[in-house]
This record gives sequence, C-alpha cells and structure tokens, in this order.
Amino acid sequence: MDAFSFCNPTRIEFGVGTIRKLGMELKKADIKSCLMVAGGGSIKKNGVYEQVCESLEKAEIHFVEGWGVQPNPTLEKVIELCELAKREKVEAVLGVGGGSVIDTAKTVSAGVFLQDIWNAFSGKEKIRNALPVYTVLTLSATGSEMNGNAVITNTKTMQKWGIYSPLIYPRLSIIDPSVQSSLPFKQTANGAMDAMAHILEYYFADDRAIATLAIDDALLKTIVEMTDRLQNNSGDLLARGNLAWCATLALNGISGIGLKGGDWACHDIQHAFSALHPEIAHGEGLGVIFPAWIEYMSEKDPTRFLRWAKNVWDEENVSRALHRFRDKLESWGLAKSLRDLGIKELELPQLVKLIMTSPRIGMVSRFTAVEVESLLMLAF
Ligand SMILES: NC(=O)c1ccc[n+]([C@@H]2O[C@H](COP(=O)([O-])OP(=O)(O)OC[C@H]3O[C@@H](n4cnc5c(N)ncnc54)[C@H](O)[C@@H]3O)[C@@H](O)[C@H]2O)c1
Repeated sequence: MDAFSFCNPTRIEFGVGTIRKLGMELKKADIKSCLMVAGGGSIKKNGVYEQVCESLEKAEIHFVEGWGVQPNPTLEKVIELCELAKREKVEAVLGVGGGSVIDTAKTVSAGVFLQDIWNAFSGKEKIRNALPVYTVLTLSATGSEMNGNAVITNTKTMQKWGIYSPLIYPRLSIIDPSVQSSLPFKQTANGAMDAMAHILEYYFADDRAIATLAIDDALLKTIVEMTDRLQNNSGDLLARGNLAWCATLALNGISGIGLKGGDWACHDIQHAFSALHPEIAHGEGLGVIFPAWIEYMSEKDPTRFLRWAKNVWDEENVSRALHRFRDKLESWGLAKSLRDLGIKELELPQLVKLIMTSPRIGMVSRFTAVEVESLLMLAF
C-alpha cells in the first residue's frame, strides 16, 4: 500500500431529530449570521425548512435566504449568492439540500473572497480563504457533506468543472435520514448509483490497498441491498440511514485510501452530459457511462475487474457481473444508454470536444479523444 495522507475535518451529526442542534452549533462557534442556500422548495414540503428556521431562531442566529439552486448548479447562481453574502456581511454559509445546494454553498463560501470564482475552477487562482460552511443534507448521494469538493456548471462555456480545497470542507454536516423519505425512488436510486460510482472510481486503481478494498466491497454490497429495500418501502428508516452513511463514506476519503487518487474518467465524461443537458441527473448519467467503461476496459484487461465480479456480485466472470450490474440499475428504473438519457447521436462530436476540454480524462488509464468517442458509441 502506498504512503498516504488523510484528514477529514467535518463533524457529522447523524440521526433522526438532529437538525435541532444546528443553531446551537453555530452559536458555539461564535457565528452570529449566515446565508442559507436552498433549492427549489422541496425543504418547505418535507418540514426541513421549518426545523432549520426554528433551530436558528432559537439560537438567535440571523439568517438570509438564498433560494433557487437548480440540479446541476450554475455559476450564475453562485455569483448572485456571493453578492448577497457580501451585501449582508454574513459570517457563514449554510447549505440545506442535496449535492447541488451544498456545492453551491461551498463555492459561495470561497467566492466571496475572489474577484472571479471561475478562476479557481480553471486553475488560474487558488482558494486562500473561505467562510465556514455548514450543511443539512436532504439527499444522500454525492458525499459533498463531508468532503472538500464542489462541482459547478459554467453555462457560457458549457463546462461542468470541479474545485477542491481543504478550506471548503463543511465544519458540520447534519444527516437526518428520515427527511429523505420524501424522495421519489428515482432520486434515491440516482444517489445510490452516484455513491457506487465514487467507490468504483477508486476501486480499480490498485489492488494492494487490501483494507480499503475490503471496506469498498462492503459499501458497494450494502448500497445495493439498502436501495433494494427502499424500492420496496421508501419509509424503511434502517435502510435509509445505512444508505446515507454509505454515500457519505463513499466520498469522504475513506473509500480511496491507498488507491492512487482514483481514475475519475467516468465522472469527467458524465459532467459533460449534464453540462449539455442540465436535465440529466448526475447519478443517472453515471449509471450509463460506468458499465460501458467497465465493458470497454475489461476487454483489454479482465483481471483488473475480477475482484469486483467476485466480491460484489458473487460471479467468477466479469461479463456476468457486468450483466448483473446493468440489470440492477435497470430494475431501479435508471437509463440504460445515452439515447435513453435523451442524448442524440449527432451531439456525440460536440460531447467529445467538450469532454476533451478537461485537462485529462482518466488518471489511471488516460483516454484520448478517439477512445472517448469509442466509449460513447458503446454507451449509445
Ligand atoms: N461535491 C461533491 O463531492 C460531488 C460529488 C458528486 C456529485 N456532485 C454534484 O452534485 C450534484 C448532484 O447532487 P444530488 O445528487 O445530491 O442531487 P441534487 O442536489 O441535484 O437534487 C436532486 C433533486 O432532488 C430534490 N431533493 C433533494 N432532497 C430532497 C428530499 N429530501 N425530498 C424530495 N426532493 C429532494 C432536489 O430539490 C432536486 O430537485 C451534481 O451537480 C453533481 O455533479 C458533487
């Protein structure tokens, strides 16, 4: 196992009823005001908004509200919320929602200190300062509640790119799994696929991190099991809680220790799908491209995928495991192909071009434009 450095500074408050702790936690940190970042209003329907307001008011935390973050969040919204945060001189940013809201909150926390936050995405400028970030998670998928990443779409350039900074890890994230019972099953399944993809991006990178891979095997199997249970009963709180914790562990550093930083080709490719078609949910796009990537890569080197076939799917043969994986995603109602996602064949050249604007596609196995095209054809 290679040398590694690991630190995760986010504190998690997990469990039913934990949202009430929010206000006091900000108060303890001597924070008197915050910008609450939110999406389209699902938190008003499931009681999360009331719980957040009640907790902040009780602790006498002044808060301003920044609504309207859409799935696949945009730079325009980040800029608008940075202006609001600066005008109101808030001391912290609170994201209440799923990954889109939390990524926006993190980007705003750094954006208030930069002339042009997109420079941090394009690598022209470093994040040197950020307001403290707090989150109340309403959808388990991205792991954003416990990592230093954020992904934002620049609608002018059509680029959906990410940042990483140790400064934007949330100080505290509250995960109350009961608030996720209001999710349609499709969103739950998209989230499960996203969490599996985070693990798989690391999983095939190196076979010497045996302890990490054993954790990853267990996480992958548990995600499938819990999602199946939730398909039968969306109110299954035990499954909801375990799926939530798996998704957090899938991208908080633990699942990738000793795995060379992972590959991430599928994520970069999927980001281009959602940049071109904002209606494509991140997890669903990954559910199309990841099986295709495994098929493409395993034709060259099947041995690399044997552990996954055996330990996760109980199959000796990679193509049978891949079949089981695809069947499972289909049974959850996810798209099977780029065509199912609504992508047209004539858009493929534009997609390849967009994908290749990333500095690299794949870390462990670098993809050329021709290989990306072949992969997209396989996924079509
Ligand atoms: N920062 C990271 O580490 C990271 C990792 C992976 C993906 N991402 C990014 O995160 C975004 C996706 O986030 P996501 O998958 O969490 O989805 P999301 O935040 O886009 O939310 C999807 C939908 O679910 C709704 N929703 C959320 N919680 C709900 C609830 N409890 N009940 C009913 N509806 C609810 C939202 O309103 C929204 O319409 C993408 O932009 C993706 O690129 C970030």
